[in-house]
Order: sequence, then C-alpha cells, then structure tokens
Amino acid sequence: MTLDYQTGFGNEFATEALPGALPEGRNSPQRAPYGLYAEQLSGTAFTAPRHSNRRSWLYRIRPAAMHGHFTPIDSARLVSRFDEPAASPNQLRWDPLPMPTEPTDFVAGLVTMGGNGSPEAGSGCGIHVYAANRSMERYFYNADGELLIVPQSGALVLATELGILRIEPQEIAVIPRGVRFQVRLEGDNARGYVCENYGALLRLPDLGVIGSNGLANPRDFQTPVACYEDIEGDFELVAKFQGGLWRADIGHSPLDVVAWHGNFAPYKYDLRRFNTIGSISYDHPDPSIFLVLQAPSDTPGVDTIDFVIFPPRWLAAENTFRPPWFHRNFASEFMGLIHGAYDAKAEGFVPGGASLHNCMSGHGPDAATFDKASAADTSRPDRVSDTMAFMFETPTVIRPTRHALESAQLQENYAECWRGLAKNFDPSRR
Ligand SMILES: O=C(O)Cc1cc(O)ccc1O
Ligand SMILES: [Fe+2]
Repeated sequence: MTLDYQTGFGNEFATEALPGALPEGRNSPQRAPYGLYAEQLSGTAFTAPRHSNRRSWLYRIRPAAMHGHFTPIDSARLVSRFDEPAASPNQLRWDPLPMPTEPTDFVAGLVTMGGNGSPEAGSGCGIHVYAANRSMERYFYNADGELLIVPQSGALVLATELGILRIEPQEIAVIPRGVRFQVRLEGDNARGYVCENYGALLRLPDLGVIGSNGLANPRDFQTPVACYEDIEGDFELVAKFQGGLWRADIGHSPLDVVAWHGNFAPYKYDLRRFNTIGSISYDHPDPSIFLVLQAPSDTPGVDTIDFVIFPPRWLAAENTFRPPWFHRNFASEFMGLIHGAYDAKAEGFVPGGASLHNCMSGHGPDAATFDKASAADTSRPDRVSDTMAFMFETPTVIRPTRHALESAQLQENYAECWRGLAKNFDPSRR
C-alpha cells in the first residue's frame, strides 16, 4: 500500500480527499461543501499560547456526536491507576509478551506494565505493551491522552479519522487524544510498546548549543492526508475515558472525515532517520542527547515523559568506557528493545522485552559487557550496529502494575547480571 503524507512537525496542515471539500476563508461556513458537517477537535486549552495551541477542523459525513449510549466494559489488563501494589526499588526485567492464541485485537492486546500520574490529574503516563493477532473491527479513541506507539514486531496500518498511516518496527506513531482509529495488522500478529501521555503534548526538544538541526529533524515527521470511509453497518465505538473502557453502538464508520485542516493530527517518524549526536573526544554523554520527543511539565527543563532512543552509531570516545556507565538516576527508566541487541546488556534483554530501573536504583552494563568494554581497543572508532533500543523516562517513579509484577515474563534473576562483577580494587596498583 502506498500512502501519501504531509511533512513537518505540528504544522498547519490542510488536506482534502475531494476537490473543494475544505471551506475557504472561514472554518465554519453556513453550509459546508458536499453537505459535510464542520467540527472542531481541540487538543489544548483554547487559551494555550499560540506556539503550543493545537486544534483541527474536520469536515465529515456525520458529526462525532452520533452514536449510541456508552456503557462500561472490562478493561482487562489495561489500567490507569498506579496506587497499588507498592513500588519496590528492585531492578526489574521482563521477557517479551507471548503472541496471543485467542483472537485479540490491538485494544484487547494492551497490557499495562506501569505508570505514574493519572488521566484525572492530566499528567504522567501509562506504559503498556501489546500483542495482537487480529485487525480491529471496532473503532477506538482515547480521551485520557495521546498514544505513542512503538511497534517491535509486525507492521501496523493505523486507519484514523484524519487519514491512514503505516508503521513498521523502527518507526513510531502518535495518535492524538480523542482521534478515532483502528489498528489493522499487516501480518498474522504484532507486538510492541505504547506510552499513553496524560499530560502536555509530546513535542520536539529545543536544541540549545546543538544548533538549528539535529536529533529528530521536523521534516522527517509525516502526517496522513485525508481519506474517508462512507460505510454504514452495526459497528462498535470503544472509548478509553478516565481509566476505563466504554462501548457504544455506532451505525457508520467514524472514519468519515473528507477534509481537514489544522495542527492537531496523527504523525509518524522513522527512528532510523534520527541524527545521533555523541562524543567525539571522551566520555558518554547523558542519554538526553538521544531525546526524540518530550512531554513538558510546568517546570522549565523538566519533562513528564522523555522518549529516548539508542540507535546504531559510531563510538569514537578515546580512553573511555564506551557503553552506558554505571549510574543511579533521579529519573525512572522503562526501556524496551525494538531491534537487535542493546550495548549495555550482553544477554537477557531481548527484542520485545522490557526493563525498569526506578529512581536511584543502581544499574548499568552487565558483568560480561563491563569486561568486554574494559578491554576494548578505543584507539579507533567502533560501530554499534543492528540495534534500536528506547527508553520512556519520567521524573516520577514508574509504578509497576500487579500484572507486571505477577507476570510469567518477569525475570526472577535479573539482578544477577551484576553479581559477577569482580572486585578489581588493588591499593598497590594504579
Ligand atoms: O540505563 C540505560 O542503559 C540507559 C542509559 C544510557 C546512558 O548512556 C546513560 C544513562 C542511562 O540511563
Ligand atoms: Fe539507565
């Protein structure tokens, strides 16, 4: 399937699937073209400063208000409350979620691993993994926040109100709060990670002394063009609202937007386009150098979510221990592996797996990686290839869910990867 996209991050996009479907000169003409209904979808407070204000105008076959009564449904393993069980300071790591054997669509396949904040508070995040083996037949929207989708296995076709995006592993997509969509599987099954952002919208970080280019470049972000379904039938609309799932009958496809304009829209990004910046003298910079997207808090310089990647790159630092150093951080770190191997872990952290190192929990390279990196020849550059790891990093503790702590995928012996670190200290040798 070839899909058309508009490029740029947070641009004022404009797109129509029928010529002249977009009104000119006003958003809400007395009669919209083709008998369409005009509808505004806002993603920020009306009075948000212009640089962060997001909204789009949709010209659609039927208004979004037309559907049956919502009733609650079982949200199974998808949760948004993180007040219990107690979070521990232990380092945690999980094997990948197995592919389901029962018919499971994307929404049913979501399993919450942890999170912080809440949809009610409008800050924090839910961190989920998914494993699915069916395309969605129902339509879904999330009133609790935007969804950052990180596929690890299997390409996804995201059919949204504002158009269709396709993402494969090593690409990501963001579906804004409220946008109705379906996830269709290209293959037999799919697995990946999702960060549900309850707070301020994800944005590109400032670049400071890096200058006007670098990291994720705005022109590499892609937003779909308008594309509509004009179908009637007995369909289901599922909403995530204040942590729970709700369903309603709907007699038509809600993906019926014929034209739209605005800056509140889904987007995708190919992580392989990331312009990775690192040390060309000595020492490994903090991982903030690998920041793709950030959700800002009200405190300047502090984000509620940082989405960071560890892509293939050259290591050139001389006389330096090149992998991530041992560390304890203020921030809490949920990591996943999309492709290949991660340079800080020789084994045990596999694609589709996950790890959690919470505030001040010590971690870093495992014993095998430490030994190898300590003996490496750093007089010439070395390429870290075949890899794509990522981190959802937050300033408050990521509280694992009961499901995550009781899951069969939790590795009992994870912390043993550091037990083999030898005592090398010898006061008679410098
Ligand atoms: O824990 C990790 O592997 C991620 C990480 C990498 C790095 O280079 C510095 C800090 C950090 O948390
Ligand atoms: Fe870390």
